[in-house]
Amino acid sequence: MKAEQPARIGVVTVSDRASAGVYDDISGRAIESTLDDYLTSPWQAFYRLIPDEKEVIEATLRELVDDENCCLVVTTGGTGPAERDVTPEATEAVCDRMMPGFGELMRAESLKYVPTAILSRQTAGLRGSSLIVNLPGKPKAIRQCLDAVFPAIPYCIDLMNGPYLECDESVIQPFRPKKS
Ligand SMILES: Nc1ncnc2c1ncn2[C@@H]1O[C@H](COP(=O)(O)OP(=O)(O)OP(=O)(O)O)[C@@H](O)[C@H]1O
Ligand SMILES: Nc1nc2c(c(=O)[nH]1)N[C@H]1C(S)=C(S)[C@@H](COP(=O)(O)O)O[C@H]1N2
Repeated sequence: MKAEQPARIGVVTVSDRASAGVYDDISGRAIESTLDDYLTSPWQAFYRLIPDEKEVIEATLRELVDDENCCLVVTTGGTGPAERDVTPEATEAVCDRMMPGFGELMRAESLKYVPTAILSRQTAGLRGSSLIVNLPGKPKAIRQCLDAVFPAIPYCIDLMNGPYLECDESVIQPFRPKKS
């Protein structure tokens, strides 16, 4: 029997200062450790640490989806109102279709923690058969946002014929509607 191939998941930190080595990339590591907590099926991270440059973000997202065949790409940073925050624009530029429910739910959930949740323009979209999801840059936002939207992600990937993601149900409960 053929061994199960690990699911390929992109983790992209968009931060001028983390990419310049001014601070450690805690948020990118938090995405990896959160996914490790959730997933019981094998997966492999494709990690990139880049500055807030729209062309660089777009090229990185295209590379992870088109060349590395990632079924999911999670970004952190660059979603706010500052001039250099352009991750949502880069995401929209590379996606065929947007998934606005992700941003709506993450903002609503984040509002339970910080009144500035609405300052994030985080979004999500589909490029080919890959889902791209934006998270804010703050390390604490990673788990708060992923806990909210991850239950819908395995089924979204199923619908695009991606790998079957299995989760530790004591940590996160993916929802897959039953076939009638
Ligand atoms: N990848 C990260 N790792 C650790 N801390 C981060 C990271 N990204 C952001 N932070 C923290 O959250 C704060 C706000 O993040 P924000 O994304 O707004 O940064 P920024 O002001 O745009 O600067 P930069 O792009 O250089 O990270 C930062 O000042 C930093 O303390
Ligand atoms: N869960 C959560 N969401 C959050 C935050 C946070 O601390 N936790 N910070 C907010 C703030 S202060 C900003 S400016 C925006 C955008 O952050 P970014 O530019 O780092 O992506 O995310 C918002 N969303």
